[in-house]
Amino acid sequence: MASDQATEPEPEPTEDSKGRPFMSMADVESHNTQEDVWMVIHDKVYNVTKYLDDHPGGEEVLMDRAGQNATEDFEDVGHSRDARKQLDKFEVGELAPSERVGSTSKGGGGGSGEGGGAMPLILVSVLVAVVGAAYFYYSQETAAASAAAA
Ligand code: HEM
Repeated sequence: MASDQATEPEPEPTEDSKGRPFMSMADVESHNTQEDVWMVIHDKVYNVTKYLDDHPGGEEVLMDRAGQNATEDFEDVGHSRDARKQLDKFEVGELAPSERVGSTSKGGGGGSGEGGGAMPLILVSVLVAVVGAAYFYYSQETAAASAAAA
């Protein structure tokens, strides 16, 4: 009659936020033919079969990622907001939490945040070089002048 209810483990969720059973990468991988194409983008599963003909980037790039995780490719292209909105139409499910690969970061396109910071550094270097050269010539001339005066 001891109360041991405190140790009861949380049940693993088996459904996504829309009540659909979670999917695995194995589920996605089996849909990799021209007649049946699924892919994963940001841990959601999309059936893009009907979009092959309409995709502005062409059918080939989609087929290249058929049955796979296409998150990186999707982000690398820098798809527009409109393109992202279209994704919803093709969503068929979500990957189970254990199947996710941590690719949920939004925004993508990382890597080139710098660029603006380098310019002042170049200007300072040029300035130092010019002042150094001017000092060098000045000291040469004064040395020559004092030698001539002697
Ligand atoms: C269901 C998923 C996808 C949707 C809804 C979608 C939608 C679009 C749309 C609307 C465009 C026109 C440009 C824009 O609005 O950004 C586009 C262009 C493009 N997409 Fe996708 N796309 C998807 C997946 C992919 C994937 C997985 C790849 C790469 C493997 C890809 C590669 C491209 C390329 C190369 C272009 C052409 C970019 C250009 O010419 O400037 N797309 N896509």
